[in-house]
Amino acid sequence: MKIAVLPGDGIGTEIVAEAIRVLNVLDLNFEMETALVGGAAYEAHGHPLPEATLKLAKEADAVLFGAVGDWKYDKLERQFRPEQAILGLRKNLGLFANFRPAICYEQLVGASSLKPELVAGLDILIVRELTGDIYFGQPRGRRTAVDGHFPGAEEAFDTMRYSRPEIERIAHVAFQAARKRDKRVTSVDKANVLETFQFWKDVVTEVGKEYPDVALDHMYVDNAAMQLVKAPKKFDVIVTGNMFGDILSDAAAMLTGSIGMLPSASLNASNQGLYEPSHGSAPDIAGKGIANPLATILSAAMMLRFSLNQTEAADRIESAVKQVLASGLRTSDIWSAGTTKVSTIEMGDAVVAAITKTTTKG
Ligand SMILES: NC(=O)c1ccc[n+]([C@@H]2O[C@H](COP(=O)([O-])OP(=O)(O)OC[C@H]3O[C@@H](n4cnc5c(N)ncnc54)[C@H](O)[C@@H]3O)[C@@H](O)[C@H]2O)c1
Ligand SMILES: CC(C)[C@H](C(=O)O)[C@@H](O)C(=O)O
Ligand SMILES: [Mg+2]
Repeated sequence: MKIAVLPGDGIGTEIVAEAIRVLNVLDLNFEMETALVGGAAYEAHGHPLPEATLKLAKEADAVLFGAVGDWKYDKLERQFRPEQAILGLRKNLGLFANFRPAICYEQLVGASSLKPELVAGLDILIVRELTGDIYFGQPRGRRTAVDGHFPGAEEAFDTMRYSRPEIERIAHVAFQAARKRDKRVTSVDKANVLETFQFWKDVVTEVGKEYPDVALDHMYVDNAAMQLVKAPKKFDVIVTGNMFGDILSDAAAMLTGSIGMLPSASLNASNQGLYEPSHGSAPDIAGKGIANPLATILSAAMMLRFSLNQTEAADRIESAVKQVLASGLRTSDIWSAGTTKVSTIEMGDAVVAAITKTTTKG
C-alpha cells in the first residue's frame, strides 16, 4: 500500500508533518512518498500540479493532502495558481464525493462561537459534490457584454451545470451514508432561482425513492446557512453541490469549535481517496507553529478507514484525539480559559503519546 503525501503551502507542511508522525507511530508498514504541490510546486517546477505529482497521486492507494495557496500568487494567470492543483487532483482522480463530517467533541463545546446547548452532541455530515457545478462548467472567461445592464462593458462569466449521472451518483452516496446514521438527508439547492438546482432537486427526489427507509427533505441554500447556525443538530446528512458545499462546510466548521477541527475525505468510484483538512493554507498564521493539526490528523484517520481498510488504526487515532482534548491541551484556535495552550508540534506529540500509551497497554 502506498500513500502519496502532498503537504503543499503555508500551514500545509506543518500540519501534514504531524499527521505523518501519527501514522508512523501506528507502525502500519505503508510506503509513503512525498511530492510538491501548489505554490511550492510552481516555484520549483513552474506548475502547481506537475506531471510527476499527478502520476504519484494516481498510482497511490490514497493521497494525504495539506493545503495550497498564498496571497502572493493571486495575480498569476489562473492555470498557474496553487488552487488549480487541488482542483486538478479532484478532476483527474474523479474524486466526486466529498465527505465533511462536522462533529463537536464534548470537550470543545465551549470553543464554538455558538451557545453550548446548540452544538453539544453535534454530529452532521456534509456530502459535497466535488467535480462539477460552476467550479468546472465551461464556457467561462472574460468578454465584452452584448446585452444585460451594460452592453459593451467588460464582463466575466462562469457556467453552472450538472448532468443527471453526476447528481444521481452523489445522491446515492448521501443516501447510503444516511443509512449508516440517522437515516435523514437534507438536499440543499437554489431551485427557486436556478434551473441547475431545480434539476438537482428533481433528480435527488427520484433517487430518494430507492431509499424508502431514509427521510428526504429539501432546503434552499440561504435558509440552510441560517438553519446551520440556528439549529444545527436538526441536520443529519446534507447533500449539496460543489459551491454551496464549500460555503456551508466552512460555516459548519465553526460549530465544531474551529475550522482546524474539520477533516475531509474525497472519494472516487473505486474508493481511491484524497484526504485533507477542510481549511486552507492559512497564510496569516503560517510559519508560527500555532496551526491546529487535528483536522489533518483526523483526515489521516478517515484515510485509514475509507481507503486502506485499517478501521482499528483509525479508531485509535480518533480516541487519541479525544483523550488529548480531554486532557485540556488546545492550539490557540480552540483555546479557552482553563485549558493549556500548545503549539502544532506539541499537539502532534500529545496525539502520538496517547497512541503509544494505548499500544503499551495492549
Ligand atoms: N484545499 C485547500 O488547499 C484550500 C482550502 C481553502 C483555502 N485554500 C487557500 O488557502 C489560502 C487562504 O485562504 P483563507 O484564508 O480564505 O482560508 P483558510 O482556511 O486558509 O483560513 C481561514 C482562517 O482560518 C484559520 N485557520 C485555518 N486553518 C487553521 C488551522 N488548522 N488552525 C488554526 N487556524 C486555522 C486561518 O488562520 C484563517 O484565519 C488561499 O490561497 C485559499 O485559496 C486552500
Ligand atoms: C482552495 C479551493 C479550491 C477549495 C474549494 O473551493 O473547493 C477549498 O476552499 C476547499 O474547501 O477545499
Ligand atoms: Mg473551502
